[in-house]
Amino acid sequence: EEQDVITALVEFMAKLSPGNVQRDLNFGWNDTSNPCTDKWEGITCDSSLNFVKKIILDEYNLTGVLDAESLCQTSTLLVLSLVKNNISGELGEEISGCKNLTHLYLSDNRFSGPIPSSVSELSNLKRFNVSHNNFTGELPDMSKVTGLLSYLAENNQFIGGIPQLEFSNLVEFNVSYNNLSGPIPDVAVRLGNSSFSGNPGLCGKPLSNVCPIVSPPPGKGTQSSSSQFLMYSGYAVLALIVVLLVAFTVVKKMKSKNKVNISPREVRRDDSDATSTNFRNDGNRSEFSLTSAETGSGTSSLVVVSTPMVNGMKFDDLLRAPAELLGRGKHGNLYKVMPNGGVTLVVKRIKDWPISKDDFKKKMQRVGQVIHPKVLPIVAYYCSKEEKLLVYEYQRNGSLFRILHGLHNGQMFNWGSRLNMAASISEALAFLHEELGDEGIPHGNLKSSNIMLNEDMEACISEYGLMEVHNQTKTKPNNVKTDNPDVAPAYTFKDDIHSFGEILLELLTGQVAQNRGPDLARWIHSVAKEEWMVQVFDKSLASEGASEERIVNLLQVALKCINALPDARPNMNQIADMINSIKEEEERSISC
Ligand SMILES: Nc1ncnc2c1ncn2[C@@H]1O[C@H](COP(=O)(O)OP(=O)(O)OP(=O)(O)O)[C@@H](O)[C@H]1O
Repeated sequence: EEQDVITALVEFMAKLSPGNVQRDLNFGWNDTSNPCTDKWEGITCDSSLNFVKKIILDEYNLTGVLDAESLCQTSTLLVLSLVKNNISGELGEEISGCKNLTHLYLSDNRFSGPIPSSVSELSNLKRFNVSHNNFTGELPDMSKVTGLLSYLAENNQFIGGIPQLEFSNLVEFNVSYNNLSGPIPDVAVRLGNSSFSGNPGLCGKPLSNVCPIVSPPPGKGTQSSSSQFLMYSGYAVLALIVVLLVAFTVVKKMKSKNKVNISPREVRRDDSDATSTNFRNDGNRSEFSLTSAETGSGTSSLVVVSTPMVNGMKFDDLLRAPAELLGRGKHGNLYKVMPNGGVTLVVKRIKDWPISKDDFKKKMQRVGQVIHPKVLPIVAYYCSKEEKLLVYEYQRNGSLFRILHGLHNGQMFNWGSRLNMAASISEALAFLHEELGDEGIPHGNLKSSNIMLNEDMEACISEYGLMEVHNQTKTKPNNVKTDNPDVAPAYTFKDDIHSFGEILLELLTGQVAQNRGPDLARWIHSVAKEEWMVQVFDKSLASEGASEERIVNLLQVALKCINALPDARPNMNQIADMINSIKEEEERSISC
């Protein structure tokens, strides 16, 4: 079998280099030698010299065609780079046989014809560069290649529209100077003008030519009046349908807006015995009661945990205030509530939490005692049979997710801020895990959208204590299963550490880690193994000249956190220490 691979590789080179151009003796690429042990030119093998990993033949004056069928007999191939040669002809559909390919560089050649759709089967591909060739046809749809980082196809003769891609994950994208047409997808706007220029048919941001508003095709002079009548009545019916649809949507929105206003009536439905509203202030802890205080039966109240923020505010003020839906999260909807003249709040309306009123109250009291500058405190909570509300102060600087992914006024997020952010979160988590002793409960839903930025742009962990946990201790193994099938798996401290590792990766790479944690980690591992580490990191870090050594040190911490074996992950105190020493080194280097 090994000999078959060698024969196929020799065949591949024969087609690339027709006429048997004389190469020097060390060139290899012949039937009588071995690509790994005899070190064929341009070939890199694994460390035990068992199989071929890379073929890099840039600027070798290759003039033939690419025989993908022969090449892909080497199924172990990760990297193919044939940049700056004179290779012509088409890229064969057999390229999909190179299943493990992570890097495909064919730029600066004379390739022609369409790119075969089979390239979309190269599911491990990270970098795809076919720029500066004569490729025609449509751009390949790589939407299923989820780990793709580069998509470079500029200076060809591609036609058609921009394909669907995971634009938020792409580090490089360029399709300029082709014959593309149609609108640029909204998600691609952040990529900038130079990614799209030189395509007269493309329109929409970031280009300056606005997309034309699609209008009905003009009637032809030869059309009979009856067909014109049919056409116009068709438009009229269409317009009527549109009007009806709009009216329907508006009515629906108004209905749901009513729901957004967390109306007192709605809440009181659960409390038929509610007859009065009182505000009792008891030092630090105040209670807003919706119950019949006189009868004292069936208490159900909004408990204000931290008074200064909502001092003097009536529960009714909160309930009647205009509200705006911020998101529909895993635990329920989140509303921004703006009480008249008061501080802006957010209210989380928790759905389907099978917890008794008493247990909820106990839990919130426990969470209310967790006071740390980097943990967003609960301002108040409310609990009735069907309704559980949590109130926080609105954070106008948004979340770490927003700032990392450029949704925060395009503000840049430099290395120093990222390192500080990592240190702050680790410090707060160490407090939650270690300092609270037996009171400590895991967060259970750590992610960048739950890290808020306070007034001073410092990290603040939100939604602590919301996740359901089942009487666990710090030593329990990961994802403890309970005998009760209705009970969700418990979250452990080690799960929090894994999630923190994903946040570190998100800080380092600028890639959305959420929902693709294991994939992202696998990707980092594979690139780290390839010793192409620098390519992993958010390119804005490289451009600001951040220290590669400290970036790599932080990556090492992240990799420890995402270790597949929960017990092998360090604890939060150890992690906070590691990050603090990286931070100290950074500070020392700045002061030197
Ligand atoms: N206190 C706050 N102030 C301002 N924005 C907030 C606050 N809390 C959350 N947000 C933002 O509101 C949006 C919606 O939050 P929500 O909690 O519904 O979504 P989520 O974090 O994706 O879901 P979940 O936490 O339930 O899994 C997110 O962008 C989040 O960052």
